[in-house]
Amino acid sequence: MADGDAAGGPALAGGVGVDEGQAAIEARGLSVGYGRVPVLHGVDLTVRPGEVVALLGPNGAGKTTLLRALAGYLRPTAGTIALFGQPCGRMPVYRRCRRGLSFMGEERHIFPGLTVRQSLRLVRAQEGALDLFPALADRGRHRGALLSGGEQQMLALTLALARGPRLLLIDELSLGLAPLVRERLLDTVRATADRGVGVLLVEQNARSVLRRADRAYVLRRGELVREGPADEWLSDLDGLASLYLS
Ligand SMILES: Nc1ncnc2c1ncn2[C@@H]1O[C@H](COP(=O)(O)OP(=O)(O)OP(=O)(O)O)[C@@H](O)[C@H]1O
Repeated sequence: MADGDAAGGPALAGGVGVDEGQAAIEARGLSVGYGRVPVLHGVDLTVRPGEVVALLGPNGAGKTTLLRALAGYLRPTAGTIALFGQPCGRMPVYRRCRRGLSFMGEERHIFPGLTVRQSLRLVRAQEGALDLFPALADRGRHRGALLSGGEQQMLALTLALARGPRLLLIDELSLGLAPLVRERLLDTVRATADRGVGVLLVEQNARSVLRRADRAYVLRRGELVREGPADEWLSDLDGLASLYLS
């Protein structure tokens, strides 16, 4: 196991050991709904190890629904999902987690009654896990519930990384947080991908996420309407905005 590194924080607990040619997750023709109400229509999406993929789109487009379906919380009505090459459409959430998937939903994934240090012990975080966010290191004896929103999200990301994921699905990492905290969190996400983890990220601030992403998909009314390299999207933010509005 590697030691912690200054740029990206502590090494991943479970090691990565990824076949670079294989997708971390691949959805083909994925359709998902709530009851009889369809939301996603035939979505094709791939995230490879080591890349940050942004999932963009207007409110109600189906971004959260897509992440929850990939994580195993919603069962597709059609299509396939493969996790590191293995079909997982009917695989329960806990087995996807065992295969290296980690999902950070919109709610903060922390232990509100435990202190920061107790939380890290619970997930058997490596020594040095708190080096990732110096602001959090100062709060080691504080209970999760009493942390600021930004500190809670730093803790949630630290806990997620301590489990040694190979694929991270993240919904609204920085919602409501100060710009500086958002930038720090997104830098950590980028550094995590640079160590081999695949990342699929829903984020309202398109410019911030595109600066760290390799590729982006735009979802509108349950359909992926465009996909492309992040730097192309960055140089055409007006075009991106028009996709949101049309
Ligand atoms: N639990 C649910 N039951 C029924 N319909 C739902 C449920 N959750 C979401 N929806 C509907 O599914 C559609 C897509 O919602 P979803 O939250 O996936 O979109 P989103 O792109 O993540 O939106 P936002 O950016 O506002 O978070 C919306 O029409 C929403 O009303």
